[in-house]
Amino acid sequence: MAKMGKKAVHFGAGNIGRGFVACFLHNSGYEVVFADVNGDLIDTINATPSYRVIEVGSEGTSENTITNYRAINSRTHEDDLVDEIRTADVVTCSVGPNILKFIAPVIAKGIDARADGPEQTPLHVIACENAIGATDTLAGHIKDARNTSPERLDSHHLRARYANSAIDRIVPAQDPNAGLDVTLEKFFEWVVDKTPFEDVGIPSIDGINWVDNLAPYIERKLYTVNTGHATAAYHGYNRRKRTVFDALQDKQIMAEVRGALTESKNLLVAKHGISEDAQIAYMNKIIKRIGNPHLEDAVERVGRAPLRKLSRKERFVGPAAEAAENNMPIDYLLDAIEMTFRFQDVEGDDESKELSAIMSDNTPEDVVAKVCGIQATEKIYPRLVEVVKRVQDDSRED
Ligand SMILES: NC(=O)C1=CN([C@@H]2O[C@H](COP(=O)(O)OP(=O)(O)OC[C@H]3O[C@@H](n4cnc5c(N)ncnc54)[C@H](O)[C@@H]3O)[C@@H](O)[C@H]2O)C=CC1
Ligand SMILES: O=P(O)(O)OC[C@H]1O[C@](O)(CO)[C@@H](O)[C@@H]1O
Repeated sequence: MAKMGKKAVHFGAGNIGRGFVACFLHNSGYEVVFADVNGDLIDTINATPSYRVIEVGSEGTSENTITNYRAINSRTHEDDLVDEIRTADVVTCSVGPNILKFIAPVIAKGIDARADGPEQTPLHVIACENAIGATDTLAGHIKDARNTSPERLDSHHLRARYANSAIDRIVPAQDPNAGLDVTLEKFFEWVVDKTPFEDVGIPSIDGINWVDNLAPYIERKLYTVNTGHATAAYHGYNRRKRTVFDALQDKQIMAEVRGALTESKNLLVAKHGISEDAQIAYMNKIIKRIGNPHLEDAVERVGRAPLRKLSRKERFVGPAAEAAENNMPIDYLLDAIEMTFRFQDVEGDDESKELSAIMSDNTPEDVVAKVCGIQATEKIYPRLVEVVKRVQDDSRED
């Protein structure tokens, strides 16, 4: 039974938004106001008094029913949304890391409209994206002079506080006939840095693991769950597999996934002092999770946005560049990077089309600098250039 009284504004009423974040907020007593730009989705949310979050796995199926929500179109009803943010307790988002700059202006207006005296606790802002420091990125856009007047910055902390998070739950694309219902895996992890909220009160959201130092959690998550999942997806895509489950039935793909995860494990163990045994157990658990036969997870969904996934701080280049600097092996990570560079012109994926144009119009050296953000002085550089050159040569032969 939900407790009542608090309000959260959540940007992005998609899979993670409805299936994970809003579900936890609802179960913790928050009314959830979704902000999205998809008009049909907004109408459906406002016309549907409840939806189900259905957890599936080898242990069976269980359900949560979500109620007490509304939705606002952030494109057409900005003033209403500003008012909701002015009076909210929490703002969360799961829109994709590249969209944060677009949601920042309205959040800035809502924050600016809040009282900054003792009568109102600062708004708690938590971005729930697969990216290191996503809340910091969002805060940077909000505090940009175009969105918040520089004279208001000194007192901004009285109106808003920002905490980074790591969010982990596999939510595949949903059956188009399922309405608002979301089917997802049972496992979840939502870890949030508590330090920015300590003097003003930590929001009570059941299920969050509040920590003092988020860095090891987020790197471990991104460089294990997302590295493994994306490795399976890109190898699977290039071998014409339909789902991640199908991909993992292929022994060679499974060996690539294990290889990439072993290479990232070496780095994580050395860097964060995680025990080797614990990281191997975590790796095995992740391989089991991504191979969940109950989730119909298409390789195209997991591989979506290859330019983001090939960028410097992301799941492949991030661990590979650091491992290379420390003279650790990176052959499997490079294989996965190569498969990602081959994820071009995929139906419905704009970044895969952009990648294809970048590969046609640039030298391998320029691709590595532009896409991966790697400089010629870094140890990984010549190996990445080799990978890009191979993919370009193969495309020219086709
Ligand atoms: N699906 C998953 O398994 C997981 C996803 N994530 C992260 O969560 C984020 C969202 O992923 P999904 O929920 O899978 O994507 P999704 O595509 O299902 O949902 C994204 C939602 O954001 C909305 N949106 C786009 N632009 C917007 C804007 N300017 N203002 C407001 N809403 C906007 C879209 O209309 C859509 O409803 C991504 O950063 C992803 O990396 C993190 C962990 C797991
Ligand atoms: O947009 P991205 O980075 O692929 O995020 C979604 C991914 O996050 C994960 O759910 C892991 O938490 C992956 O399973 C999923 O593919």
